Amino acid sequence: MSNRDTLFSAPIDKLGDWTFDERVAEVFPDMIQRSVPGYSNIISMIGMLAERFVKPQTRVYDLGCSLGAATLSIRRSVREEDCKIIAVDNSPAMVERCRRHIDAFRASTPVEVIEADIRDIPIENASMVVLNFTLQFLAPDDRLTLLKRIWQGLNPGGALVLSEKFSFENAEVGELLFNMHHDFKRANGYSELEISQKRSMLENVMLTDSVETHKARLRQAGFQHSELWFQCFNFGSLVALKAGAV
Ligand SMILES: C[S@@+](CC[C@H](N)C(=O)[O-])C[C@H]1O[C@@H](n2cnc3c(N)ncnc32)[C@H](O)[C@@H]1O
Ligand SMILES: O=C(O)C(=O)C[C@]1(C(=O)O)C=C[C@@H](O)C=C1
Repeated sequence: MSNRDTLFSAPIDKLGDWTFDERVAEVFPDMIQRSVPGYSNIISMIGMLAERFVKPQTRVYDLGCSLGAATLSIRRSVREEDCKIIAVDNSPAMVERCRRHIDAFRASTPVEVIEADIRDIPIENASMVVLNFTLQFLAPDDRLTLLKRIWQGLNPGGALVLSEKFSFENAEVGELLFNMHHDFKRANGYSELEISQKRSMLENVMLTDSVETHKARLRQAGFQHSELWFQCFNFGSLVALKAGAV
């Protein structure tokens, strides 16, 4: 059982910007499960996508891997020979725990956990790349450059899975889904204070895009086809395909 997230239950004097530090890493499984509607479905279905997309002698990248939930789901599903999963995160607290999680189970597909900025690592010979709630934490100006590098590093027929919290172009729909997300958090035991303190901390560091913006950016990066394969309220996941060899 993971520790319960009570980080923001008491009033905090000076709310700084959000970071993925030791305290967040300690409660992260509980936090993300109670904060992101559909999270566990997305994690298990990333495994199903891996079954379809991962090819022998290729690499899979899990960018912004946190504690390695997506990596573990992929590793459970991959049956192909000579594959390698590369899991990357720039939070030392996450990486340290991720390595422990990965090493706790034996499996035939090797995993390399790298502490680095995902903007700096080479991406090559990839059959699948996962950005599971990570792109939203990059400065908006850096997002297209990363997606272009992912497209270049993917083999033809490969896939990018991009999960994000969304904003909406229509204000009324946006407000409804935002409120539904708050209802979800309240139903999961978060108080108004916890919800509002976390929201202020995330305000400057997590800038969300609409599905339309994501699709347009993916097209600009080279992905001819992308589609939402999952959505719950203002959270969801897109799959973007690199056209196969003719
Ligand atoms: C919401 S969490 C991702 C959750 C995780 N993918 C999962 O499926 O459980 C975002 C992660 O991205 C990492 N991150 C944010 N910006 C990054 C960057 N520029 N380079 C590497 N990791 C980054 C954070 O440290 C954090 O662990
Ligand atoms: O928007 C929120 O309230 C969130 O908690 C979202 C979110 C995310 O999407 O990554 C933010 C930080 C934590 O990593 C867990 C969830």
